[in-house]
Amino acid sequence: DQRRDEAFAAQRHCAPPPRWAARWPFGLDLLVKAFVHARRQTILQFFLEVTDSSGTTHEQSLLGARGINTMEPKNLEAVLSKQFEDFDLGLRPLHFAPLMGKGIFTQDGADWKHSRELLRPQFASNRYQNFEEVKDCVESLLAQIKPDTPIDLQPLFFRLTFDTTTFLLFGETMSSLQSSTIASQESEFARAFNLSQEYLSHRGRLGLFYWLMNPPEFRRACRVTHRFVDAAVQQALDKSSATPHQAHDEKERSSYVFIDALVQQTRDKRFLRDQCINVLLAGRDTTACCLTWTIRLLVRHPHVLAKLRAEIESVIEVGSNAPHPKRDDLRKMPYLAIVLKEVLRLYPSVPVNSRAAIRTTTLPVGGGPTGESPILVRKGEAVGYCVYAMHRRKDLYGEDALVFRPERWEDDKLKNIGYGYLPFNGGPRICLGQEFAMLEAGYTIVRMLQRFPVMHWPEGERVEEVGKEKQTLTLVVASGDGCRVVFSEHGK
Ligand code: HEM
Repeated sequence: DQRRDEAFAAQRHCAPPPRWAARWPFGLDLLVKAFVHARRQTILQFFLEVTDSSGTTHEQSLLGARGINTMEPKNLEAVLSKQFEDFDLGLRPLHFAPLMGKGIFTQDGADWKHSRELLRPQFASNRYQNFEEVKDCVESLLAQIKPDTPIDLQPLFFRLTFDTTTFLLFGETMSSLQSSTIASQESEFARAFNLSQEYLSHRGRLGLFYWLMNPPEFRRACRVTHRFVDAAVQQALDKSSATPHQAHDEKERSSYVFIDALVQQTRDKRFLRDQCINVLLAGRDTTACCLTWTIRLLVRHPHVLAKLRAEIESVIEVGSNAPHPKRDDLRKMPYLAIVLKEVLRLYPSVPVNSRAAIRTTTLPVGGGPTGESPILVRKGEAVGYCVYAMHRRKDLYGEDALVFRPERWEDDKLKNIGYGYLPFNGGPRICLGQEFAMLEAGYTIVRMLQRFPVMHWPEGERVEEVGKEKQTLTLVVASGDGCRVVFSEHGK
């Protein structure tokens, strides 16, 4: 095999990339460092350090497994799009199995295609119900904000996106599905779902040794999450046997509920649970983190906040009686769009990701002394990429790459950034919920700024440089210090 690989590499003029700067055998020093950083809630700072010391494309060798890490747009375009057929999700299905089973996030090949086709109709742009539901959920969130009182928005954002995603899945929010006991059940669910994801990310870092990380606490958290989703699945099954295949009215006929489409295919409870958990994970945490970082950045950058508020005022009104924005109003807010774009540059919700080669192949750049030669990736090797680090590259974004400056997207300078900007991934597995997520996030931010003319951080709040704050990394990056703000109804 080795000789065949060498011939393959020579034929394609491959040259090896630099090795990462590990000092102990098996890369153990870096693994230990990663765990220390994770405990301090600064794991992404560690990834930045590795990129700085080892280069934007380097070879890693962790616990005996060789792989490539790359933060190079050309290479990512190859992995995710041009050479899509050469790669799959690698060990992810095994790492994620106890919580997620088999769903769109953990499948490859024909199974993945099938899941994607089932889900796609949910996001067709004419599905207005999705937007109507977001509106109601945002009003419930606003109702929980007491003026002039510090509030941590991060858990509220998770609740909001939990409700909107369960609406996509089940045609109703989980709160209305389980109205009487929702308060206690949801927090138990949220705790379990968050904890089990933390374990998934630890398992991911252990690579082939993922099975070492399977303590009772993790198994319990998975069970609680499953119980919760199973109850909603059972309700959909009961409903569908009561009214098989028939939509009740016009409104229902024009809507598409994911679970109903699934129930037409199978009544296998395990299959239904897995598919639903996968979408719940995709939709809840990503958008909640985007909202959290948006508000954190806005309160720390008052000039951006003021400019955004001025745009909202010029398109619709602000104030407690202002009309609620329609989709068309949001489309007329270009500054809002680039604020969100810039937030997802600095805090891409899925900051670290990877694929694995299913056959021996090459990546276009990163090898040899100039870094311009192709590099060999052997069958089974992982290609890791940290979008968070790539989005902070000064050679791609300029000297002020670490600064929150939405205006950088205004001129043409970044128009060829291509795979150098990758918050939603690219190629055939590009995020299905992108449009929905931006609508949801945009609407939520506009309603908050309309409703409250003043927003600032509470007294005693830590205000660090962008990127130096505490972060919690599961599959997504959330704020380790929450999102504490104070809203006021009257201007200062
Ligand atoms: C700001 C919000 C969001 C961000 C930044 C985001 C980002 C991403 C990323 C990076 C992936 C690729 C994962 C991978 O292949 O490894 C992805 C996939 C996906 N996203 Fe999103 N997402 C967001 C919101 C949503 C929402 C609201 C939904 C649906 C409710 C959603 C549904 C999906 C699905 C189903 C996939 C899997 C696609 C596939 O593998 O074919 N996303 N998203």
